[in-house]
Amino acid sequence: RPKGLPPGEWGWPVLGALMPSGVTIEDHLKTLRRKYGDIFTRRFALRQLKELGMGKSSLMDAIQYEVTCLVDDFMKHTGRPQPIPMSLNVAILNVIWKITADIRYDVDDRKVHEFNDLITELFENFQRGSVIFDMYPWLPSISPPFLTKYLGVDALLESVEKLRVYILQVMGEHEASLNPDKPRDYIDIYLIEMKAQQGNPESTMSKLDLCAQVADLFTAGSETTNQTMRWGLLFLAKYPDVQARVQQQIDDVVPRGTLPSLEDKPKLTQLEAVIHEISRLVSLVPLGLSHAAAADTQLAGFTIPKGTVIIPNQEMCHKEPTYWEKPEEFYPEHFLDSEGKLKPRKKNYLPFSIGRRVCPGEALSRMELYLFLSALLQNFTFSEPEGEPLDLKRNPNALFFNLPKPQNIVITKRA
Ligand code: HEM
Repeated sequence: RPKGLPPGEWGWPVLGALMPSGVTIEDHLKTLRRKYGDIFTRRFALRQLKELGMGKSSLMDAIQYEVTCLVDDFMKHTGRPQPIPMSLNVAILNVIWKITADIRYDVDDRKVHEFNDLITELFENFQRGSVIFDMYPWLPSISPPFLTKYLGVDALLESVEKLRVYILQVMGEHEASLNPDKPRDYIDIYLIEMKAQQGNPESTMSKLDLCAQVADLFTAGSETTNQTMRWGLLFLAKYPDVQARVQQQIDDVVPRGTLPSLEDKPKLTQLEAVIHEISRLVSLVPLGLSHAAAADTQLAGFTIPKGTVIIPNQEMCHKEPTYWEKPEEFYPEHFLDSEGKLKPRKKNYLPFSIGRRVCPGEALSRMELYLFLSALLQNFTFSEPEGEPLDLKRNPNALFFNLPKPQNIVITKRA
């Protein structure tokens, strides 16, 4: 928090970097469009994704199917220290495949493992340092080649290209089997609308844009949810008392043999508080995406000139002692009142950011975190391997995201 700014109540400390004179945000966006295709056409996408059930109960059946497969796979991994199974990645990818392309892969399908490797590689290359160029858009023009290489820019562009080829192929298959009266998924809906918009000079719809949107959903929506789940399992293993409280409530509310559903969610306050507290404490996306001031702006007595890059510091809002009783500790009570009911969320709790560009996947991600974690905790107990204490410090090799260190955990089937 720069000196003189009020605490995280309004939540947007500025780490701004001015564009060098002569380079406008419009120029920068044009360069990005030339490189990556059009930017996310957010309003159309949000409306259609909602129709397809993103974050709504109509998607629950598909997610519940993934939950069942996940529980079955975790059964095969019980009783010995080992990394959190890869089936978790597959389940989360399958949810996005369902929405975008009505595809589902089995956990042992080689194709989904290759795709998972591609997404992890892309995420890794992005967060290794390329993101710095997003924060300081003028940096590439003065960056020596060794720095660009070190920050993984070439590797990132290579991964983006591989993802683009993959998605274009799926889009091609969709086009060949498209029935305009029966759209199956987001790709179909977009292709139908794109055709309807043909000849409209205002339209920004194109195959390249669709490809970029689908890629955005995978890159923004899979590793984020996956890594939050991983943090969750590690924290619950490290804090067995908290885990036991969550399990007790699940057992009180949901009959054994029945998976927890969205209807049970309001009663499972212990789990909800744990999910909130994990996203607060780990602040997976500590600094949000880069934005820019569209006009000269006054904020808390500071002048922010048009064109300043603005980077919200969500983690600082999550660790602000004025707002959190135990800012550095795992304390689900931050979100619970004395009767165990959920407290209203504080305004500086911002894991998905805030405002017009708030994460569009928040509802979906919260639904997945709840459905996956509740079913896993109903069926298993997670614990620290003997002699191998869990290390809950962030992985120092991850520069941009707060990711857990890879480590073993013990999964035990509940009686
Ligand atoms: C725990 C999981 C997740 C976290 C912590 C998270 C967090 C965030 C944050 C902080 C932003 C930046 C918002 C801003 O620019 O101010 C963002 C943007 C975005 N997220 Fe998420 N996200 C998660 C899951 C998802 C999911 C499941 C999807 C979709 C399937 C998704 C899609 C996106 C997209 C497309 C953007 C860019 C939006 C835009 O620029 O208008 N995210 N997310």
